[in-house]
Amino acid sequence: MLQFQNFKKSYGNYPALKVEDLRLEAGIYWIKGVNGSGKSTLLKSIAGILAFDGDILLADHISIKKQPVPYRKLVNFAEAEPVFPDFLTGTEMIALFADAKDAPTGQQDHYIKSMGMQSFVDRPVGTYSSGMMKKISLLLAFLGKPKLILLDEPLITIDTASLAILNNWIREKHEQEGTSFLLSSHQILEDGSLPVSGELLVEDQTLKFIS
Ligand SMILES: Nc1ncnc2c1ncn2[C@@H]1O[C@H](COP(=O)(O)OP(=O)(O)OP(=O)(O)O)[C@@H](O)[C@H]1O
Repeated sequence: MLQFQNFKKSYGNYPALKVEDLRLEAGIYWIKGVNGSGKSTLLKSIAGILAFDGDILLADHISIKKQPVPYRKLVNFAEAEPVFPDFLTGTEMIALFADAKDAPTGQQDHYIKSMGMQSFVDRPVGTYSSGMMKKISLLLAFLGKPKLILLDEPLITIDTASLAILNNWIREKHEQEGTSFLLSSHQILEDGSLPVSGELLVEDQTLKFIS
């Protein structure tokens, strides 16, 4: 599903993360690591937001460097602390993302309804609470038909009921469309509610498959 080839990310002189050669099969993975270990650096690099040396391939042949447009249509990302233009409404953000990701018409309706977002989705995002903002950003990451969804700290700021709904979204997308997930979190859910394939550890400026 995902392959790193001589991946190296530095911030100036600081060598933040290096992954020489690692191949991940399709599945759902938790990414672990202490504060500052490089989890967000890893996810932003895979999402195509940060420049880096080397290459990342999706499905064995779609290179983030050589086929950036098809790659980006197939890899979706929700940031740990999302920031959107204050004046746009949730509905307008959804329309923008749905267009960019070639989402099927009306795909968002299921997500809006199941997470109870009808009451605020038409308001400008500048008026949202942090939990509302998180829910919109999670919804945006599910639009289209991605092969891979990256969720950076998806559990922060959402309430317990929404957490169970997010688990359902992940399970559905994985089972029905074969979408893989990389989830970073400090509060790993060990309750068996997700069919997790493995855990990855970011440590000593590298990424290791641990189970
Ligand atoms: N824009 C930047 N410029 C310089 N250094 C950075 C930048 N972004 C991150 N770093 C450094 O890279 C390292 C990894 O940071 P990163 O944000 O990826 O860690 P993290 O594992 O996501 O941390 P946390 O769990 O605290 O969110 C840290 O040492 C951090 O200081």
